[in-house]
Amino acid sequence: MSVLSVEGLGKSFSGLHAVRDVDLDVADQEFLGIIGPNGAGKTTLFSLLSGEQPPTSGRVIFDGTDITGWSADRTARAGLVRTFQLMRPFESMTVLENVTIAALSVRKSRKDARRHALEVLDRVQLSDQVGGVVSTMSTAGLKRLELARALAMEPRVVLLDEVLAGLVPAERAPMIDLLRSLHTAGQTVLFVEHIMAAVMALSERLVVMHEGAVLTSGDPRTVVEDPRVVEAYLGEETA
Ligand SMILES: Nc1ncnc2c1ncn2[C@@H]1O[C@H](COP(=O)(O)OP(=O)(O)OP(=O)(O)O)[C@@H](O)[C@H]1O
Repeated sequence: MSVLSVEGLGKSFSGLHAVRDVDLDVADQEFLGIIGPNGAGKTTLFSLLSGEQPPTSGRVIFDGTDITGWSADRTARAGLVRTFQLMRPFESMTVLENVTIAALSVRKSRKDARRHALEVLDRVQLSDQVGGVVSTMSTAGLKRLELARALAMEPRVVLLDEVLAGLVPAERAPMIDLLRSLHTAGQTVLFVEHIMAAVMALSERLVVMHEGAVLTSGDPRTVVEDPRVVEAYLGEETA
């Protein structure tokens, strides 16, 4: 059964069709990769799903409810939560405070939220940095923190926007392992990623976007060999 359905979703910016007529069904516990060349509309699609931006056309059905036009806060509280490519932690706060604030959306007391935040930080292997101030963290630490803040909200579906970007190759394998553990735990995930090793290691199904539209989707190995996909990427550097 679909936990998330997108019907005819579109977004125009003064005539530019950043996202056009996208249909998508995401199954419960699916790990779905979204790829496409620069400017294909991937981040805009996430913004439409998460309520950061209203669509120009189409509908988003989440867990049986039409959430089209809901604010980002309301969407996140309903269980559809995203991370950002350009991360947005509270710089002057500690790692634990950042995750506790996110956890407060699903826990009534500060004490419960703090306990839940500590559990999530353990899951993302940041337990040794709970008291650290965010402004001094490495990119790899910040990526885990961004993930922790999303997971602390106990999302039914999490949208991960380039969680491997900026990591050096040695840091990628542990992050891929961490994402795989989310999958094993039954978390439904949509992720946008340019690093193809991660895309191929993690995706159960792959959606390719090009010029705002879905070019094709299906089994990852079949999809990446599709001549239309190869052509869409011509002239792009792939990681
Ligand atoms: N707020 C905006 N105003 C005008 N144009 C926008 C806006 N946001 C995105 N666009 C345009 O929409 C198109 C899709 O952009 P988007 O960032 O969604 O692509 P993307 O696939 O995420 O790209 P990348 O892989 O480089 O992050 C691009 O042409 C972009 O310039």
